[in-house]
Amino acid sequence: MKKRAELVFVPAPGMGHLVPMVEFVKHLLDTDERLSVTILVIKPAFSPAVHTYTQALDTANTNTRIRYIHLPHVETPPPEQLPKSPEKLFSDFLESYKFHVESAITDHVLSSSFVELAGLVVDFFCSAMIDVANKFGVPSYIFFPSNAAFLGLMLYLPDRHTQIESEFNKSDPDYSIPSYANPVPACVLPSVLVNEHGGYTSFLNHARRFRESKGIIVNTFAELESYAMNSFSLEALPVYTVGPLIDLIGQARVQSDDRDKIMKWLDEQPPSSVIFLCFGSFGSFSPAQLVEMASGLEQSGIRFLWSIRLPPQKDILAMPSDCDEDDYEDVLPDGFLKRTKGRGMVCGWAPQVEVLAHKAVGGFVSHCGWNSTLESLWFGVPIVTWPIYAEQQINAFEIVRELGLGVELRLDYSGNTFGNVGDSGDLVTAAEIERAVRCVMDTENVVRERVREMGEKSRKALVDGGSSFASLVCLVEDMLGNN
Ligand SMILES: O=c1ccn([C@@H]2O[C@H](COP(=O)(O)OP(=O)(O)O[C@H]3O[C@H](CO)[C@@H](O)[C@H](O)[C@H]3O)[C@@H](O)[C@H]2O)c(=O)[nH]1
Repeated sequence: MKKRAELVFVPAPGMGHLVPMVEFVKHLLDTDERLSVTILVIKPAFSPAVHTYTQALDTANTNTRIRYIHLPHVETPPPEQLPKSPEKLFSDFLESYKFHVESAITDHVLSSSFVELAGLVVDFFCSAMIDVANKFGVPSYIFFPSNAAFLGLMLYLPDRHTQIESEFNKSDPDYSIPSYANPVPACVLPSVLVNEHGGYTSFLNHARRFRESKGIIVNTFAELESYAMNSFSLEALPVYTVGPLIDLIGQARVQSDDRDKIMKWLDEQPPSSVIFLCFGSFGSFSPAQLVEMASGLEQSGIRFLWSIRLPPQKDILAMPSDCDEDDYEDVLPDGFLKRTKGRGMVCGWAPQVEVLAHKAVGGFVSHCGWNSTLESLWFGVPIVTWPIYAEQQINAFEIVRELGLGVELRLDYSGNTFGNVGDSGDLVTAAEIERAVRCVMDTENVVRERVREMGEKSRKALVDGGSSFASLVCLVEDMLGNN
């Protein structure tokens, strides 16, 4: 019997990384039945939602060609020994799993007489796992869950570093970066590239390692980011566009107590009348900012669904937490919930994909995480940009200035760490929020039509004859050694 080609996936344990990777696995297996996949699950040090998601995936898995292996837990150093940069912390944490990844492959894949190890696919934060692939003499591929333009910035880092051996500077004039059509203001660069607490060097090292891989798999589609994709034309490394990778049903498995209440409330609202506010895995705001948001929403008179999460304590490993009813009363202006009763709803973790799919939702105030961006495009819901952390500022810049697919609230708003927002003193005022919300909900707004058209293109990209479908076929050929 001919052995199956087995790919081992190493995801990063964050919803924004894991969900698109699992979705990619499903597309990959649908493309070629000679493939099978083992996903090595790293228990997150930070995110309970990820833990629930992976447990649920595992129990609900009916595909005999996907197998989940949960790796043993690795202790993180005590808080006082942790690096200051969250990105370096995350990269170091993942690198500490190298030994377990190697053992899992030896014990579960190489020991099988039915499969042959064909390669490793690793999240970009796990670039250190390329060493494991090299040890076994198989190719590695980088999985990049963000966009092609940001990938271009990553690939530009090593080239730039040979000329300017230091991090970027926020007071510099605009930068010319090959994957962006317009000059990029320094204020929208990811803070990891600006503040050297080990984060810049860690990203530089990831980017250097990308070129040791056999190709980069990016969660986008050619029609959306044609400029960025063209900027790779001289790049020796193949870049495969396989998106949008959206989990249209699975995320419902992440139980949210509020889910039924939210969906019932949306069912009662008129079409395209509700603005949805949600800020990803780590997005949270200071009490002062929440007051401005509440006032802006109240003054706008527009119906709203608002996912609120409280800032974590000053601990780099802490996550923002969901609120209970009393917490909302404590953090929102006096009487706000009473005055907006019926036309507004607040909740904790939201079933975002289901919400964006609902006909009552007409706009989305988002932190511009790339998955949220692709989900909103898919359902034709225009975004108001409120970036907070990671690469979200440069995503907001791309959405508004490069692609014309969003309404600008802020491009350069920034939280200090993951979700520890508000200390910087940068407050978005109620008036700004009211203006942006009214603007995006205006049915005459040209952005709405552009988003709808791009949403249609996103769906076409994935089906037979579409750009991402074709790219995936090329990738599979490469993985099976037919190129
Ligand atoms: O209340 C919530 C909040 C989030 N989500 C889902 O969680 C995912 C969030 O992903 P994303 O929008 O990409 O944000 P992050 O979780 O913050 O993702 C990280 O990873 C992304 C991909 O690399 C980056 O673009 C982000 O900046 C980075 O913070 C999406 O699928 C959402 O639908 C929910 O379902 N409910």
